[in-house]
Amino acid sequence: MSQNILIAGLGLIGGSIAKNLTESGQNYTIGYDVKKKTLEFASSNGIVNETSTDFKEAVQKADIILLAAPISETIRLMESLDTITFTKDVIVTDVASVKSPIINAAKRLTNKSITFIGGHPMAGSHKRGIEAAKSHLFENAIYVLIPPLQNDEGKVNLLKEVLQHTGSKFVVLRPDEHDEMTGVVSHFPHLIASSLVHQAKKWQNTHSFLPNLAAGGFRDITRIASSNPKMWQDIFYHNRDKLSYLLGEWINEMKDLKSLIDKNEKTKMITYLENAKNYRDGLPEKEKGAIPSFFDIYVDIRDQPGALASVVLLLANKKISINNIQILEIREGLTGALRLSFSTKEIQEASLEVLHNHGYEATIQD
Ligand SMILES: NC(=O)c1ccc[n+]([C@@H]2O[C@H](COP(=O)([O-])OP(=O)(O)OC[C@H]3O[C@@H](n4cnc5c(N)ncnc54)[C@H](O)[C@@H]3O)[C@@H](O)[C@H]2O)c1
Ligand SMILES: O=C(O)C(=O)C[C@]1(C(=O)O)C=C[C@@H](O)C=C1
Repeated sequence: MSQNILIAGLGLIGGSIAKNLTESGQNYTIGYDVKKKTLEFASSNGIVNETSTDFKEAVQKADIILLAAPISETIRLMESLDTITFTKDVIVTDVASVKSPIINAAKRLTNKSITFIGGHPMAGSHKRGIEAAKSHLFENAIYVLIPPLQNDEGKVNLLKEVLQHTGSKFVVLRPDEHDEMTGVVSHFPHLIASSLVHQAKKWQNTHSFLPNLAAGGFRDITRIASSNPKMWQDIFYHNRDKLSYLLGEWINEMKDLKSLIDKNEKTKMITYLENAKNYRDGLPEKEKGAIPSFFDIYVDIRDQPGALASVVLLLANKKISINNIQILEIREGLTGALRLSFSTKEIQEASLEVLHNHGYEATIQD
């Protein structure tokens, strides 16, 4: 049965879910946001079926309310929902990156019309706002659900049914284990990425040429340092106990590493790097999740005008769409590598064939 879904917070995540659910045509979507411009964008781009500037009025039309605001704002919205007299029962869910504070807020709800189901789609981007929303953002991504306190399988199944068009894979976790795991594979890496950027910025005072040497490796590991600072401060604050513990653990590990470097412990260092490589290589690559996976190919192209355009045009002529392009290293007058990312293995293989047929040196690397 078609549901009325209110999405409160139409940024990257709320906008992406709204876009997906509206495209599916199976349910009716209503968008609410504190920013008028966001609502105008959502309306003029057909991201929702209807927009509202009045939260309390909009919730009365909804069967399902999806809160997609920053964590602190999500808690405030939950508190506001608790004071509303509903004309029917509603499912309320959220997308916040830290779950314990949200489930603690759910425990404080006294409104009998509300069934609260925690949620967290494990995909995203360093971009923010509705302009960056993509309807396929959660395809194959893990979507964590925290069932309601008064376990209600029927309502959890209804929510899964509504969200299934996103292409996510649902898993049920407890809030604490969720926060510990996302602490390790999502929140803590953000701290480290920002700290690496600070280190580079500091050393630029000594070597002004330094940014020019920041090639693929530095850019790969620090991409997420370009994320929304306010959102990440909110995440760090709400998961501060786990992050403080992880930082302590990391500082000790760095001390051990320093000792391996200072004493030139060659064998131990190789083992350390090998263990990391084996674990990283063994991560589930063909799914999005903590580590998004792409189906990449590497193409050698010459540094000459139009070289990049020729590759893109060849693939476009075959109606192949590229998810991401990165120029890894092209030096004047020499060949260099281009990394093209595709969404499936089939498209990756088809692209490889097209490029080989036109004389390009292209490879798939593990
Ligand atoms: N960005 C990611 O990679 C990612 C991934 C998964 C989950 N999340 C979670 O999703 C939530 C939203 O993050 P985002 O990346 O979409 O941020 P965003 O900044 O792109 O969007 C947030 C939106 O919420 C709106 N908003 C703020 N306060 C509001 C309120 N009181 N009522 C209604 N709308 C309000 C803002 O105007 C904005 O449009 C956060 O809780 C975050 O933890 C983020
Ligand atoms: O891909 C990114 O840029 C993200 O930061 C996405 C990411 C992550 O850390 O993997 C960030 C926060 C979320 O709660 C879930 C996903």
